Amino acid sequence: MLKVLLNGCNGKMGQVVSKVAKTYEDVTIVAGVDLNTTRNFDYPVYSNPSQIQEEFDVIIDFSLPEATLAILEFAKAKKKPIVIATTGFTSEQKEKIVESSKEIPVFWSANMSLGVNLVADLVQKAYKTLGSRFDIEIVEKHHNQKIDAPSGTALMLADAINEVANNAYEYIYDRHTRRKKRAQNEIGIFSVRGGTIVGEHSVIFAGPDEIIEIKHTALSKEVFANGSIRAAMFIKDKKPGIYNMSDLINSM
Ligand SMILES: NC(=O)C1=CN([C@@H]2O[C@H](COP(=O)(O)OP(=O)(O)OC[C@H]3O[C@@H](n4cnc5c(N)ncnc54)[C@H](OP(=O)(O)O)[C@@H]3O)[C@@H](O)[C@H]2O)C=CC1
Ligand SMILES: O=C(O)C1=N[C@H](C(=O)O)C[C@H](O)C1
Repeated sequence: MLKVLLNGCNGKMGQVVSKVAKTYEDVTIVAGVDLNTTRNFDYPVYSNPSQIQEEFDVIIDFSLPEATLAILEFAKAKKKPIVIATTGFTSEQKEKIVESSKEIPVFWSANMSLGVNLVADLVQKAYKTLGSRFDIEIVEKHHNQKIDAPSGTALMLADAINEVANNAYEYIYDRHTRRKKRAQNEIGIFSVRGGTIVGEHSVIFAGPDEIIEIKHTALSKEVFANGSIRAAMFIKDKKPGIYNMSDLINSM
């Protein structure tokens, strides 16, 4: 039985992970951490990791950057693996996560769906084929409760392109403050927020007289919850290091 500690258990994703975990015979959530501990949970919930008494194998984190950093310290102290799904980190926070992976296994992905990982491969292939003759723009759409912008996935896809482009691209967020033509070395990134949109990402390659659009649409939060549970199973017995969806998919 895989024993999970769920950080951010009262959030939108935390609640979906709690529900989805029940469909796995060999997974159980033994405790949660969140600011609000008053709701009725199937497991004990604490406002501070230091209060946790339960034994656990792995942490799943869908919270806020500051809360992730706090649970990361706890994970290191307990020498336990962690699955980080939270987005919106600063560069300094990202460095701390990378540094922590020298001590514990860290599964880190801004998007826990299998499909977005394929999109990352496809945009790299598109860049290699189309090269710099096509302008690249990314549009992401999410629900009206999302705090961070752009989405972690939009940045992940831009980074995937930059990885095969020798970091040639600069990211431009919205264009309303710029009254000039776009430069060739830009990736424009745009965020739409509204209603209950679960998550859409379009990478547009616009060239002379033709456009290629590579798009992923998440239809439910369950897709992310299932991915995070699979990630927890995958990382349980791994050595310290950084792991992502590619590692998980390659192991399947
Ligand atoms: N990688 C992926 O596939 C996905 C990633 N995400 C990311 O996951 C994160 C959470 O998303 P979502 O569930 O929609 O957001 P929510 O705001 O609904 O959930 C975050 C939860 O964390 C709680 N929280 C705040 N501070 C702490 C703390 N110190 N310790 C523990 N919990 C705390 C919040 O409490 P309170 O509301 O009281 O502040 C809230 O209950 C976001 O960064 C989002 O982008 C989301 C979906 C998929
Ligand atoms: O906040 C969300 O909901 C989501 N966040 C992730 C992100 O920022 O990329 C992943 C997914 O798109 C849903």
